[in-house]
Amino acid sequence: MSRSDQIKSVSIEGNIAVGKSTFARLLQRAEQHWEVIAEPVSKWQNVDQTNQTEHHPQQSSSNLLQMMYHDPKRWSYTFQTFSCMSRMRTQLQPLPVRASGAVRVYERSVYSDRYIFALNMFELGCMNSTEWAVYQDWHSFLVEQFGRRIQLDGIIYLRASPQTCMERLGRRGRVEEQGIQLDYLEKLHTRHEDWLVDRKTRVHFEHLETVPVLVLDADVEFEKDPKAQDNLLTKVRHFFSAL
Ligand SMILES: Nc1ncnc2c1ncn2[C@@H]1O[C@H](COP(=O)(O)OP(=O)(O)OP(=O)(O)O)[C@@H](O)[C@H]1O
Ligand SMILES: Nc1nc(=O)c2ncn([C@H]3C[C@H](O)[C@@H](CO)O3)c2[nH]1
Repeated sequence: MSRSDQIKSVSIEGNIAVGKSTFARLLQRAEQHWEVIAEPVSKWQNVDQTNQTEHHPQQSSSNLLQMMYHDPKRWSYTFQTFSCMSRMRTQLQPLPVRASGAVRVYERSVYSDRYIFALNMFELGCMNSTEWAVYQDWHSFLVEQFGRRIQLDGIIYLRASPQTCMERLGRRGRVEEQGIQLDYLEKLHTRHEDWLVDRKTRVHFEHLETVPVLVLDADVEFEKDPKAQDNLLTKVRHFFSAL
């Protein structure tokens, strides 16, 4: 298969509640050959636990997202291990045979796991330097092992002010996120800007240094505005056709 026939992999990146899922739904409706893959949040909210004792197998689940927000020092490393592993699974899922021009669009990626969230948790002191070193070591090892299968051909960055995200987060009302302060969203915003706009975050994978990034203004209220939606879709089509 020539490179131009290959299915392209693109991730949608952006701050919490900026509108990634909403935008992903728009893409899914727009073209049949764009396959959108949601962030596996429900897996983080329901971590299966089967405690297999000899005579009494017990089934229960825990909400790791809640635990991480409630006690980030205790749970950040565990959370990043689990979130990254679930993203790897998602990015490695076998592909159905598709027409040429097909694009797989992931909500976030193993790269934002590391260069946005895990790095931020380390800088906030919620992961210590040993946990951060261990995370980075297995992250690099696995990403290198999977090679082309886990690489991205492009990134769409939904960019909005932290104030807009705070307002949308409040409106959405996800229970686990009730304690999130503007300050946290500002830090995550800076991480996105460093990585995807100023390109000053040090990345450890060659393809990521030059991966094309489409920056879209996500302050725009496009949800109920067909003209704004068309405008965004035109930019996306252009971007995909050049990958
Ligand atoms: N462009 C927009 N204009 C106005 N409201 C929006 C827009 N995009 C999303 N919203 C609203 O903001 C809230 C958060 O959107 P959404 O769940 O899509 O965010 P997200 O980026 O996927 O969140 P997360 O980071 O948690 O995965 C929802 O209530 C949604 O209806
Ligand atoms: N700590 C941390 N690390 C991650 O890799 C990560 N990815 C997403 N999230 C949080 C943001 C939303 O609340 C919610 C859904 O996106 O989960 C994360 N939190």
